[in-house]
Amino acid sequence: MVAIEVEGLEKRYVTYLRRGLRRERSVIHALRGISFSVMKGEVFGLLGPNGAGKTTTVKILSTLLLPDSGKAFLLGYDVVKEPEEVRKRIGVSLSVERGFFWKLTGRENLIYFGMLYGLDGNELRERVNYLLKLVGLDELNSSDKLYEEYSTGMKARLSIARALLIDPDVLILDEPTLGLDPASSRMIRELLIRLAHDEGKTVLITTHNMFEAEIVCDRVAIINDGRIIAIDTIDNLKGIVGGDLSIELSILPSARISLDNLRPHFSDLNAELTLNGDDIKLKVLTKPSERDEVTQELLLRLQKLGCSVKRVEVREPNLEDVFIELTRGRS
Ligand SMILES: Nc1ncnc2c1ncn2[C@@H]1O[C@H](COP(=O)(O)OP(=O)(O)OP(=O)(O)O)[C@@H](O)[C@H]1O
Repeated sequence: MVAIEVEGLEKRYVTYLRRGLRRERSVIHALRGISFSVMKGEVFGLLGPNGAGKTTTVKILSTLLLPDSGKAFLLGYDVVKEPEEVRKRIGVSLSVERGFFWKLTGRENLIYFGMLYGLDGNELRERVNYLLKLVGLDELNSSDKLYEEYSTGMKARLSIARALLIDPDVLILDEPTLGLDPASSRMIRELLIRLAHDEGKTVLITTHNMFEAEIVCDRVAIINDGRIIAIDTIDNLKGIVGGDLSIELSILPSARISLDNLRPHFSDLNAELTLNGDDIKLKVLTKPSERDEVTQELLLRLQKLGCSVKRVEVREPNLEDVFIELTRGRS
């Protein structure tokens, strides 16, 4: 079942730039007609560089911003024509700190927002207790600490708890782990996967973080300059860069060895030779089935040339390789 459907969304911002004493009108095309759909129970990532249009997209889906053209539906409800129906079914965290009361505790903040959503009494207390536990803020020194004393990680967890107050079917999170340490990031990533795969919620996140997208997202859309340039599973996207492995060797510097000396000996393997600090880095792309054979061949040739190898690394293509490949020459 489709949970989020986006068809040809366009958004332009009009800004005024100062040119001396004059103000010059400038139009920024934040979205140039993007389309995608997200299935129920899926973790879907919008991935792209700064200014690509990710936040604009999630603001439109959260009914906080109107598109110039195009359509978007959440669980069948039109975000422009039926915003109330959409808001009843979504939990949103766009900026971790936005809207919380600094002089209230984390628990009090959740109770306050719960009351705004129409919850009260036992139902509200139980929901807040459940959510504080879910996001790991249930210890007394977390839940009953003033919000202003919360660390960034605690604020991020509370923000997700607030987004979950009405037990929404769809969660929309802008950069949910931005600025968090590895332990907090991992906790939030595991929570998002659990919410989608165990509870059937649909989770839409934005991120710059390729590593995060690889771990969390079932599928991603890569956005660049207001356009979607690829949508697929991570594995299929990796196929775009050929599915080749990269074998990288660090060669110790020596007076006799230079990039120019080495190049002719590896040109038949399309090797890339670059300086990496003082070391020389030799990189060759190869099919997974030829990995051992090619590694041995490289080591043998380097040994014959009198080179000392410091390190050998074999790396699978990751989303970063895909992103660089797809955006090459586009921006
Ligand atoms: N309120 C605004 N007024 C004018 N321009 C805006 C406004 N909001 C966003 N933009 C511009 O629209 C484009 C898309 O911005 P958006 O915030 O959607 O990108 P993003 O992918 O979320 O970027 P980031 O990763 O930096 O958050 C950018 O060029 C941005 O400068």
